Amino acid sequence: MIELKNINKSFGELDVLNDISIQFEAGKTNLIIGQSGSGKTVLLKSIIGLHEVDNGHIYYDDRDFTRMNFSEKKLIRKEMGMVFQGGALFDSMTVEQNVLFPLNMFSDMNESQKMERVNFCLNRVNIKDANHLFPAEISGGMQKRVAIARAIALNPKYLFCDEPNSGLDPVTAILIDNLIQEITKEFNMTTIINTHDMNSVMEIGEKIVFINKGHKGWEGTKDEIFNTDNDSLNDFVFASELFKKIKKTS
Ligand SMILES: Nc1ncnc2c1ncn2[C@@H]1O[C@H](COP(=O)(O)OP(=O)(O)OP(=O)(O)O)[C@@H](O)[C@H]1O
Repeated sequence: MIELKNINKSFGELDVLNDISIQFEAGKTNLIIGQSGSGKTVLLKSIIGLHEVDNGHIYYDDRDFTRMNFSEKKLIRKEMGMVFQGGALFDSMTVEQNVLFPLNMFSDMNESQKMERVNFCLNRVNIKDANHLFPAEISGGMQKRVAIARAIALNPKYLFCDEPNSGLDPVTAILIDNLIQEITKEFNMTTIINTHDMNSVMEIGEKIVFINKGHKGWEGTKDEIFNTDNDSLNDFVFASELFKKIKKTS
């Protein structure tokens, strides 16, 4: 579980996150939704320590991340996997080298153990016979799969995904969403996903947090999202084409 207590973050005069408290649950796909500019990316970067929060606490299974020194934070980072927007694979490395990278950096496995792990992870995301291809030689959906394989290489307890299906066609996007949900359950990870995509909310949103202008606007499940009387959330949800159609037919 990851717990945020009263997080604030500003850049100069701009207050981006205001008094945010959330519990993200283990074994679940926790989704952060909200309009562009609402603060989702700053929130995700704060949780993983790329931004230092001004005040408040971030707990990783009762370990207070905000109070840790550099080397303690480094240990927790080994327990984190990340899938960045656009996949963010290293273009000059092959598929295999991309997945090998975190193992070379952070594990003390020998060469054959590392290769075994690389192949296990690639196999888990259904990538076959592509070890020696470069990212430019594979499809966008495959690139996301490789990014997920790289993210789980170190067997993380926590998985962070920033818009993991951006730029994908709707069918591939659903496959990637489902893959993230499956591995979340399989490895009992606490997964946090930033998304604009209401399809993702309906497909894999077990816990949903709505960020509205830097505040926690709402939290609940995908079933509750239909019946909320929160005006800002309704404006956000029913601006999506999918939900406009659902509303019309209900
Ligand atoms: N490093 C930074 N320095 C100053 N302001 C920043 C910085 N990073 C983000 N901001 C500001 O914080 C606000 C929230 O940005 P953020 O990127 O978190 O939004 P978002 O909800 O992720 O949007 P999107 O969905 O478009 O990615 C914006 O006003 C943005 O300009």
